[in-house]
Amino acid sequence: MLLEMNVKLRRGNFDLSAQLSLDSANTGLFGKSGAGKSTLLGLIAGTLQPQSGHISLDGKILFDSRKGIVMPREQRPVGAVLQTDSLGLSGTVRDNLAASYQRTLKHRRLFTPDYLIRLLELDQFLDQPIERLIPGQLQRVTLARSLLKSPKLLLLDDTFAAIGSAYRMQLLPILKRLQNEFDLPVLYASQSLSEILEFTDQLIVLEYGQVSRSGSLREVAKQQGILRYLGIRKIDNILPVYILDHDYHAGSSMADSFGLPLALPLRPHFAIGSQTQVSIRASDIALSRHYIDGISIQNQIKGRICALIPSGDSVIAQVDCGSTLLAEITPGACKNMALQEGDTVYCLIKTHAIVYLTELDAIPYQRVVNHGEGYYYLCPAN
Ligand SMILES: Nc1ncnc2c1ncn2[C@@H]1O[C@H](COP(=O)(O)OP(=O)(O)OP(=O)(O)O)[C@@H](O)[C@H]1O
Repeated sequence: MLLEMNVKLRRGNFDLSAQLSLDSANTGLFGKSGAGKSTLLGLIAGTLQPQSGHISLDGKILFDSRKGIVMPREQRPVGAVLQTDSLGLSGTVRDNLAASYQRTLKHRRLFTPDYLIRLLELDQFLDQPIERLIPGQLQRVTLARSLLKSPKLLLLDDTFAAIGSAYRMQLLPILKRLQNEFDLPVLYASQSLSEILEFTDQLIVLEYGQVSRSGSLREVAKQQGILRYLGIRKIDNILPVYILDHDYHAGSSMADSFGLPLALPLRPHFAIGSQTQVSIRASDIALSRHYIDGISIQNQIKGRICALIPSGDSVIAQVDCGSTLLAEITPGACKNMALQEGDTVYCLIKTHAIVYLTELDAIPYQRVVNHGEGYYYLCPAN
């Protein structure tokens, strides 16, 4: 393991009690605001000291309360771009970069100052005193200094948010390359799963100062109750559809999915005959025993109930309509309608409850992820 830590720290009313191991893969540290992400990174970087426990990195002890070892921050083989970091630096940006470069052993140097100056566009303020930089500039300089140190682990605390989205596109590819080409993994703390998933699907989930789960997104997502915390919603029905027509007066595009006729939101840019995919949440499908006249719902799809599956405080009705649709209803509705397996029902779906997957993908922070066992999407608020 690259990093092993098991520490306790009380900060005001907040208790952090974290045990975790990191191998040399890029990892996302996910948690809601106040979960303790910055605190945890500060403990690894050495800006904070635990009350008890131990931290070791690449076989070196950074902290051990029993042995009385506290490695000073400057000596830790850690690069860190933290949110609240009064670096206490003086001199110009240029001086600071040069000093970081000089301090790194020649054979360990991964980057040159010139390369990072170009990459992070530091040339505009190279000769400015560091204390006059605005926060976004300071973060870029801190990142450059951290990389010049050629650390064993790079800690980033919500750096995309702090550094500004303009640098996101430059930074993402380099963050991805650090691990593969330079053997330098990144531990990236964020409240945004979308941001983390931009460059890794390995997660450590922090809740109330404790590591609640860790592993790949796929492993983590299997655990009860975690999807909501992560801001992921399951997309219950994914259907391939063929576009048949665009009805401008009705405001819908007509489509076919395995023989099911569907009215979708109007999207004339899809060519007639083209194929795309739509998603329908199971909770957006209502069931009726009869075809209903005089209702605004445009999709009434006839089918047969193949299974009624109790699921928490819901019942999932699996309806065979040619293809299978999953509808989520309450146990009360199921009882009132006296639904039985084998019954004929109509699945009622509003046109605007049908979402084109291509559009989910196109909206930033609202992406579809496929775990192999189903499709999920990241909630926009995430
Ligand atoms: N300087 C401090 N003094 C006392 N308590 C603090 C201090 N900084 C943070 N805390 C406490 O530690 C808790 C965790 O804070 P921390 O900044 O580590 O959370 P976070 O997950 O990084 O949140 P965010 O995503 O909002 O940055 C906070 O809720 C707060 O109660």
